[in-house]
Amino acid sequence: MSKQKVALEVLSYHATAREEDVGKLLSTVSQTAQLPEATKIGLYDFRFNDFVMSEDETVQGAVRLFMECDLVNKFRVPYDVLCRWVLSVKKNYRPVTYHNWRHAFNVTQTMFVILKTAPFSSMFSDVEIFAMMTASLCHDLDHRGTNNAFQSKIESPLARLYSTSTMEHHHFDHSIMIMNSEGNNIFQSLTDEDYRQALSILEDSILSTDLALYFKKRGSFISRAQGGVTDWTVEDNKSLLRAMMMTACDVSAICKPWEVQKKVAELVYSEFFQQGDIERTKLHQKPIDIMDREKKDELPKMQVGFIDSICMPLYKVMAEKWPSLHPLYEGCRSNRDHWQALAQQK
Ligand SMILES: CCCOc1ccc(S(=O)(=O)N2CCN(C)CC2)cc1-c1nc(CC)cc(=O)[nH]1
Ligand SMILES: [Zn+2]
Repeated sequence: MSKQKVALEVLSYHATAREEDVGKLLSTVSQTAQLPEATKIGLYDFRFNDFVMSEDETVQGAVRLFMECDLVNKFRVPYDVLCRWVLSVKKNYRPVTYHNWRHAFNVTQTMFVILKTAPFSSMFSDVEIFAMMTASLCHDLDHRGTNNAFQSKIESPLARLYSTSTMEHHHFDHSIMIMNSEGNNIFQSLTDEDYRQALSILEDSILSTDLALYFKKRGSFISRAQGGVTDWTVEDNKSLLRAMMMTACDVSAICKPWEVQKKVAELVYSEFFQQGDIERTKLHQKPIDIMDREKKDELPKMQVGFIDSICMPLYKVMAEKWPSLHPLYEGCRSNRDHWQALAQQK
């Protein structure tokens, strides 16, 4: 077998939901409003906190998000297919410390609030909304808790298959494999044209969560947004906006109430430190600072750096352009104050 074939064999292992779990979910939450009321569990709120939810409740919440977008009716998605697909997606997130199912669920919930907020609700077609919600839930599928640099360091089959945006190409691949599995194709009823467009947006959106691509694109987004571009429905502008929205959702834990942000940051640095430990003990390499548990004291300063270099520039421009996104900017600014205070304490 060719190298590629072997790599694909190795990588194509994925598990889909067990039918008894699908049956349980279907019976717990039939298609009526028995699903947790979206507003009750705060699905319409940028301050949403999943820590208070059980695993089952996060699954019901994810199904609820897709129901609230009326995608089941608009795209004739059989309800059991939606439930099976959500369970299969959850099953294909590994139990790593941060890049796990709950991170994917949180990113999708933030995408949901943005898409439900004016003027976004009228800027995107139903197919785009369907594809962006799907991309959000799938964007980190089968993450191993290690970054792209680590994949190439260990010359993993993934790095041999995809030399750039290694993990992001795998996340997209994995989402297609799940969708092509029996009873898991939520796009099954789309017209050929809609299906082609949905897959193209799914791929671009998942790939755009590679921060390396975000840095490349952010410049033109900011200059267009500040340069007075008004027509964001032009395809070139819209695909740029979709990419920026994916990053805004991917890092949106930085905007959450301080108690939530603090807990998420602990998950982030524990996962980073686990990679650093492997690099030190197995690869005999010194990890970069953010993955070096011996540099734990510098974390608040690093978070301020993360906020200033990655988060604030994006939320600032988006909130200036679309004031309804101001809660994201405000949440991020407030957390910067908390991290700055901790950084000065040392
Ligand atoms: C909380 C532990 C410290 O966390 C960080 C430290 C430094 C930086 S960084 O901006 O300097 N930078 C990012 C790009 N990397 C390639 C190099 C390092 C980011 C984070 C961080 N990342 C995420 C997203 C996973 C979430 C989060 O809360 N914090
Ligand atoms: Zn992510």
